[in-house]
Amino acid sequence: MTTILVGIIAVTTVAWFLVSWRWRPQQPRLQVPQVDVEGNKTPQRYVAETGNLIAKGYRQACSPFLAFDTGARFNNTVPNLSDPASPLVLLPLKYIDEVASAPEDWLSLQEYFSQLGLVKYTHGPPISSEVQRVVRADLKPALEPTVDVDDLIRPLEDACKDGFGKEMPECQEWTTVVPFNPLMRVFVRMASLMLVGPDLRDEWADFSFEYLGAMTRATRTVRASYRPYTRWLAQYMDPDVRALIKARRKAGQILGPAHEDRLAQLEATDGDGSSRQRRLDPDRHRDALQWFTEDYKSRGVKPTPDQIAQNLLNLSVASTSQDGLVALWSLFDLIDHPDALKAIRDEISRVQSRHSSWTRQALNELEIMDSFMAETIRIHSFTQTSVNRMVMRPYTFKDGFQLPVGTQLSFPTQQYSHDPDVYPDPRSFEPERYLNKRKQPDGAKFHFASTAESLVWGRGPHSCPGRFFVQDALKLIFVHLLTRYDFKYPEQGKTRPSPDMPNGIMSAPDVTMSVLFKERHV
Ligand code: HEM
Repeated sequence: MTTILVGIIAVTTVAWFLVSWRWRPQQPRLQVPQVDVEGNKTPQRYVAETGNLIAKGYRQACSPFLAFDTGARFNNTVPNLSDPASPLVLLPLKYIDEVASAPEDWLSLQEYFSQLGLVKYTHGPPISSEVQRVVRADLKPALEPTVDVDDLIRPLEDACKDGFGKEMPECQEWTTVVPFNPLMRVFVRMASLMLVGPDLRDEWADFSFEYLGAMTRATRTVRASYRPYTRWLAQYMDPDVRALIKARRKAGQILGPAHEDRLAQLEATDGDGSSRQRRLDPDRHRDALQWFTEDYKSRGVKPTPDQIAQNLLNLSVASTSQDGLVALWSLFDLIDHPDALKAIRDEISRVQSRHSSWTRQALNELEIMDSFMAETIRIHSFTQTSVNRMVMRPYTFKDGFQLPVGTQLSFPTQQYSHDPDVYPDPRSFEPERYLNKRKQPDGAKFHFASTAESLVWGRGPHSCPGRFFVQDALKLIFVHLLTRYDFKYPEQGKTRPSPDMPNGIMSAPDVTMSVLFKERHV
């Protein structure tokens, strides 16, 4: 019996070896220069020095270069902590249009982000095909600047005011506030309106804070405490991952009844159910919960509350994680540039005097503010890389350059934003840089949410569908902040926030820094 068992195991092993090694289709080998690193090559180096290492490669090579290598091979360079099984190759801009338009099953954004967030192990929300379909069919068209979105702007302004009422302390006298929390939480309340509508707005926003905390903890624990081959165990035994799974169930309980109501309404009123007819319906809910409900119905699929929840959670995470940071960076930059702050306040008064309320048109007229925000994200730019993809099938570019399966590829956002050939005097913060660019013949492409030049929002069909929302929401937040408060750094101790803090490919301002606020009486 034992002999038969050993025989079966031996035959299976040999067969597996042959299939997976000998008969695997020939893959191109990764042949790119790598960033040479002196000193230690530890994961800690990845966390602290990603930017410096990418900068070195950017200076050395005008061609693709290997920035971080797999755990198995990293003899000469630093391991790719975001996915130790994949090397990360940085590409020059000449490849960007090809990458941006490549199909998902060749160069996958979904797979890149699933691996980055370890969603297979944490059960966090992936960017699913439903999410990609709905953001393209409904979210993007609903927010695009050419569309009259005033029925979204007014409730957004209410959510902003309510949010500040709930999240900011009274500031009759100079009051110390750590502004990151109120800014992030106001943003989340505004995003929740767009995601689930006014009735669920506050419940979903409160839940989103909880969920984001649970997701951050679960991802951190799995990455730090489990080896790649034991990570599948975390869903059964790790308290942080169990907590995330529980939170996901709670999301389904919050959204399930509203989804059923929406479905019943659709069934009662949908007529031929065409998207044109739906768009013209004045009573249609204009939020992502509605768009997902319609998407499933049009495909004849009855989703579980959990499916609805995962899709909404994905959008919540996408819209929560970075918005507070950009608001905080802008606030610090405003304090650092008092002349620009005054110019923006004057601009707000001028635009307000022309409009009876804030509309998309009125927000578009805030051009100095728009230029200031664009300069903030150029200088700080959130992440070192953008247009990130995982190679799913051996990929050959038009010029013959090849990337094998399992390679991660990205473009160096931060280096590009600080390249003197693209932006003269790139390290200096020039509030009117984009305002001046807008005076050029092709000026229309230099606004905050434009993808024509900046890499911050990605490129092509996958470029961030939420960027027009971020643009409107930030403007409403700063209209409120600048008209309602004066603010300055605390008089003693710190006067400026510390430099941006690197954390792998991401970076963040000092979120613990406090600022003094005082209500204005003008
Ligand atoms: C400051 C805030 C934000 C930044 C910096 C940001 C940045 C990005 C970037 C760089 C991409 C990848 C683009 C590419 O690879 O070409 C992306 C994709 C995406 N973003 Fe955003 N985003 C932000 C806010 C939002 C918001 C508010 C939402 C939700 C409403 C959102 C939803 C998404 C989704 C769903 C995708 C995937 C699109 C697809 O796969 O087709 N993002 N974002």
